[in-house]
Amino acid sequence: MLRVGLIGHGAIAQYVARGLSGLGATLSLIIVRPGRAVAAQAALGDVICRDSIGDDLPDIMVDCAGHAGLAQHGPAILRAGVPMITVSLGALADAALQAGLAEAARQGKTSLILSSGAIGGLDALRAARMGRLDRVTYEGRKPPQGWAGSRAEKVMDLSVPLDAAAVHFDGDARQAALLYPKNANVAAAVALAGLGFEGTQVRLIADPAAQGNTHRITAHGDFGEMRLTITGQTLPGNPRTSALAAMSVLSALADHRAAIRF
Ligand SMILES: NC(=O)C1=CN([C@@H]2O[C@H](COP(=O)(O)OP(=O)(O)OC[C@H]3O[C@@H](n4cnc5c(N)ncnc54)[C@H](OP(=O)(O)O)[C@@H]3O)[C@@H](O)[C@H]2O)C=CC1
Ligand SMILES: O=C([O-])CC(=O)C(=O)O
Repeated sequence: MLRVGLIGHGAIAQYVARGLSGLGATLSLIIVRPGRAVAAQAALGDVICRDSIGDDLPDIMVDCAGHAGLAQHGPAILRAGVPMITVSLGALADAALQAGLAEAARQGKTSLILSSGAIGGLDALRAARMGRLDRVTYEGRKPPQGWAGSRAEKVMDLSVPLDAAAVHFDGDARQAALLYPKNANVAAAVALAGLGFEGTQVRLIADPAAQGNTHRITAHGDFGEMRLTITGQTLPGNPRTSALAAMSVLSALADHRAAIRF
């Protein structure tokens, strides 16, 4: 039985926790914020809750906590030799954090596994860059409430109904990932799979007509041309987050010990 630990217990973590038994896996640990372990333990029952990795190591950890959770716990987990899946790909736009995580994984002889999250087509981009890849763009479109609490609020008033779709960010993937830690992990995934953080152009849009979170990738290169659109339904626990992001974690866990895998 695969023993899985989670960082965070929000919308993605809860979906993942519910799906573990279907994979023949079990939840052995939840890492919560410092000072919250006792309250979380009382709320979550028989799962061990701690504010650090501790000594009783799970077989694999999943970061479902966002950039701060990955930065805070990732290095120690990897140094301890525990492989870790992360959904917080945008955190890698911080070059020092990326280097620190890579060094910790080398020391622990393990890997940080990047979940595909709310997007697909990353396999095609990774293959396409083996030839000449000229241009990659990513557009993220969500209903206005999907941008609540984000940097979009500095650019527009989300409490006033919008008449039309409005672009609140136009720039490269590094800026997007750093400015929108809860909303631009897909931009980072596209960058990491394709032309890198500076080479990937990003537009983020609040759209009152949006029926879900729509992610669009376009790419051109020696391979030909790619246009990919996913309109994702959000998780009940968080209107920002696509359900596919949580499903991608379960998929990565299902593959973890598979004899035949993508
Ligand atoms: N790759 C992708 O496609 C996607 C990635 N994401 C990323 O996933 C993250 C989580 O998404 P979601 O589950 O919807 O978010 P939620 O806000 O529902 O849950 C976040 C959880 O992480 C916990 N947490 C935050 N910081 C820490 C920390 N330093 N240590 C321990 N726990 C911490 C929170 O605890 P508390 O309740 O105490 O605050 C909460 O339980 C997002 O912030 C985003 O960065 C999201 C969507 C798609
Ligand atoms: O869940 C989504 O639709 C995408 C998202 O928030 C992110 O890229 O961080």
